[in-house]
Amino acid sequence: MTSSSKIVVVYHSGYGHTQKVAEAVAESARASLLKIDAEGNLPEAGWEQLAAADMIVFGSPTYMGTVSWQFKKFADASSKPWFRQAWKNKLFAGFTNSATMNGDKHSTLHYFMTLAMQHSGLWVGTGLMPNNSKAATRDDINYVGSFAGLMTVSPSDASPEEMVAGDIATAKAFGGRLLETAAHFAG
Ligand SMILES: Cc1cc2nc3c(=O)[nH]c(=O)nc-3n(C[C@H](O)[C@H](O)[C@H](O)COP(=O)(O)O)c2cc1C
Repeated sequence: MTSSSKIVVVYHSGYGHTQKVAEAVAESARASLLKIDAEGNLPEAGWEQLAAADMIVFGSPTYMGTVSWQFKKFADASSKPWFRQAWKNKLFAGFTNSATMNGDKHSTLHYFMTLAMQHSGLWVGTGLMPNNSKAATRDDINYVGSFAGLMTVSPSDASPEEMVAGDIATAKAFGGRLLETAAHFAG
């Protein structure tokens, strides 16, 4: 990545699990973290940070088969830059965490993709092959097996500290993919 490329991870997390994923993605993508708060608002200067980004990465837990209401409030508020198509041709990507292995996570990723398309952005998937052999384990990279965006799973009774190591490693691999993609388009 050129030093001028800016990646911003904008995410909501109700109970801290998605936050762990956001931190792992941001670490390897060398991205800034922008947290949507419990009221669905960004911190001061958040919108300016997004305006200056080369890549915007969306993150939300999957609640009732889609993004949290706080993330949706942020998405609706993004109608302001949408009117001016201010995010046109930025790169976009996304991730979601939920309790069930499937849990309708793809609906959440699909919502992120739709939002990115409304902003006339360019979507970046995981670029990670799934680990789906008989020998594969939960600790393998992309065991959950998503191309559209990062999917991670935390059992309903697991604390954020108990995130599966393979999922955190997958989040880091995904972040690396985002860093490389940003460099490719910057370069
Ligand atoms: C209101 C609500 C709805 C949920 N809906 C789903 C769902 O549709 N699918 C699923 O697999 N898990 C669902 N879950 C479980 C969460 O996705 C899971 O606990 C996740 O780790 C929460 O992430 P967070 O700690 O970042 O908020 C739901 C949890 C809540 C509180």
